Amino acid sequence: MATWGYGNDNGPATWVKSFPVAAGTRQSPIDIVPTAAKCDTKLTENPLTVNYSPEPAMELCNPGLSVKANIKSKSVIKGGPLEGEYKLEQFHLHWGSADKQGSEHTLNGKMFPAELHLVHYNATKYSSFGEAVDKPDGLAVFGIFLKISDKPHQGLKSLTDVLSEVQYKDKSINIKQEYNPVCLLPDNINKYWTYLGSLTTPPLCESVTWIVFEEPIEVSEDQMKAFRALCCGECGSAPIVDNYRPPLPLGNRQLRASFQ
Ligand SMILES: NS(=O)(=O)c1ccc2oc(=S)[nH]c2c1
Ligand SMILES: [Zn+2]
Repeated sequence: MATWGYGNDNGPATWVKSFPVAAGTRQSPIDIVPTAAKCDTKLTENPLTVNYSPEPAMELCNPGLSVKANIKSKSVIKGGPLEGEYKLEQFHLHWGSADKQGSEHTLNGKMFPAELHLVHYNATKYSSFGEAVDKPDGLAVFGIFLKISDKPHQGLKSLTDVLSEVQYKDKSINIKQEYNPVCLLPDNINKYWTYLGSLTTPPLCESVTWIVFEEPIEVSEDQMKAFRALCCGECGSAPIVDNYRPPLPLGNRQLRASFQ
């Protein structure tokens, strides 16, 4: 059974064969057109709140198509478009082979070099990520654009400095220093777009309330090079690059904005 990926033979255009929901009506990512978004004051009446805690020994792993940090501590979000409390499960990234591409969501058709996803599950209604992953109100994912600057991102530096230790598939390490994922969020989390969508990788479940922040976080070119040095398999395998799904039609979904 051919496993899905981002190549010509197993990439996004082929996923519908094994995952028919790929042709569904609430798929992600989408192109975000700010002028088409409806400013919804309900989003600000009940502001999005983030209550993240420090991770004592955060596990960083290379599952083969991205790099992922698994969260054990109680880090939760609520408010904004969300009903109930959502618990942080993991975060990971998508990036390009060059700065001109890499993000999954686009902004007026523009791709960013990378996009960070912080994945939460509805802990009010479900007892685990696994139970929540295929429920329409199961997940909430923060989408954060990365843009290039001459300074490295300090919060990401604790991770990019050790990526060489998870260069190959199925490698994992523990980040020694205590790590609070709140350092990954942009300064202003009150300006975001939100819509009902899906996982952007198989099984593509239509279970995600997406919250995409307007403010990108800034990373250095060297940090991007560190992501691009990760390998899909063992020593000598291809680098993990262009692990992004291109945007899908918004269809008759409403894109809401938390700001004017
Ligand atoms: N890229 S993403 O939409 O944030 C996302 C988040 C969680 C996931 O769990 C599985 S399985 N695939 C996933 C994709
Ligand atoms: Zn993702």
